[in-house]
Amino acid sequence: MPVTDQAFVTLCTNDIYSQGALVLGKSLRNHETSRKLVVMITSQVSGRMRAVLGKVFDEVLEVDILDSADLVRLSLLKRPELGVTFTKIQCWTLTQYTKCVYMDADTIPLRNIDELFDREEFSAAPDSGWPDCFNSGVFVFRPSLDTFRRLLQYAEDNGSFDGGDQGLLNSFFSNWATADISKHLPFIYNLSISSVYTYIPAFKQFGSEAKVVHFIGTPKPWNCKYNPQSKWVVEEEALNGEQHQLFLVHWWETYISDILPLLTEQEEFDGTDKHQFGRIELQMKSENPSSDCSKEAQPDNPGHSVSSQPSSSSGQPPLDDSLQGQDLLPSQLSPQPVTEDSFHMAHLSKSVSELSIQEAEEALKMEEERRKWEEGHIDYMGKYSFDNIQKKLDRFLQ
Ligand SMILES: O=c1ccn([C@@H]2O[C@H](COP(=O)(O)OP(=O)(O)O[C@H]3O[C@H](CO)[C@@H](O)[C@H](O)[C@H]3O)[C@@H](O)[C@H]2O)c(=O)[nH]1
Ligand SMILES: [Mn+2]
Repeated sequence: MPVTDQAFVTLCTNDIYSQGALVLGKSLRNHETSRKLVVMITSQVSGRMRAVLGKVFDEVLEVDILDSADLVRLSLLKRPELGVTFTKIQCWTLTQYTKCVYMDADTIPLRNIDELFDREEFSAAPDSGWPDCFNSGVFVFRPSLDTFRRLLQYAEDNGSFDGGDQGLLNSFFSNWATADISKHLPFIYNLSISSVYTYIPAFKQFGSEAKVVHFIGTPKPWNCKYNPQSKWVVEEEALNGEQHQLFLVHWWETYISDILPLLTEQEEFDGTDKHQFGRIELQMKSENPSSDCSKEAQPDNPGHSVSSQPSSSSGQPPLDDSLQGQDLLPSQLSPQPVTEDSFHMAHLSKSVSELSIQEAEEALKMEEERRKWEEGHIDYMGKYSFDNIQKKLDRFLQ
């Protein structure tokens, strides 16, 4: 039975974090939540993205940006961008709901987690960096304008010890660590990806029970490059543990099978760049997987069955023994129609077999421009105006 006065709530202040929110929202739906889904956005989220968010979430609500602007403390975290996470506390204004579960846009549920609504405010899981603090990526709360006002006042008077919402909320709900054990969510409801490395035996023992994975810190899944043929994520930093890979692969597979089609649909509806995402997938399928990245990412434990090879005939992504049988990796690449447009992809100078969201979009923009140029639709008033060409020539001839 749907429960209409309770909701999962997330936040995205730009189109990049929106990709995470979409994967989160769709995953909650895939696991058949009975609760409403709400996403708080700010003014920078584009119209196109708002429309796509509206396909996944019951409510897309614009809120004001609140920024701690505390660069000194945020620099200690090495995350100067996290001041905007103060925006999160506006979730307490959602008084159309009696109880909510807030989840960061960089979390992904692996199964149904509606039982979290049995908990009371303020419930959260320990932070893996300092377990007497909770992590503010997943928490149970009761919307209340009074609490919201008190939080704002607290922020104004005391700031946040880490410059982000987590420091603020930990100081505000300061008895969390000692007062009531029922408000300590088990760690499996907010499994920080970093703990996979810091306590490997515990992960081996309990990891298969994980319910929510949190891609805390950097890089986020959407900043990694994904090779859909080898089903492997290439990371800049050498963080490639096999379990970490499994979760990143799961995020990307959900993105490709459940979110890209929604984005494509929206492009078609807007009448812009038909089939652009479809074309990326086609091209990826016809390319050889990057053997380098598979090699880099070889798991160091031969006892486990994670494969870095191209997917088997069953098309199943690699599964760790301990996670076999869980409803963990359900999605597959959705087949796209072969369109005339797909041939244009061959002209892209950069291989898109390893895909990053930004790169893919940039490559597509260049491709579109080239095509327009070839078709004689040249932007003589803008980019290719005489003035701009003159400036380029001047720079070249300097
Ligand atoms: O530019 C941004 C940055 C963050 N967010 C939202 O805020 C959340 C928190 O930011 P995130 O980058 O996920 O932070 P973490 O790496 O998870 O770092 C920790 O520190 C943050 C600041 O205190 C807390 O918000 C997190 O819950 C905590 O896990 C994101 O998931 C988004 O929902 C945006 O929408 N836009
Ligand atoms: Mn987070």
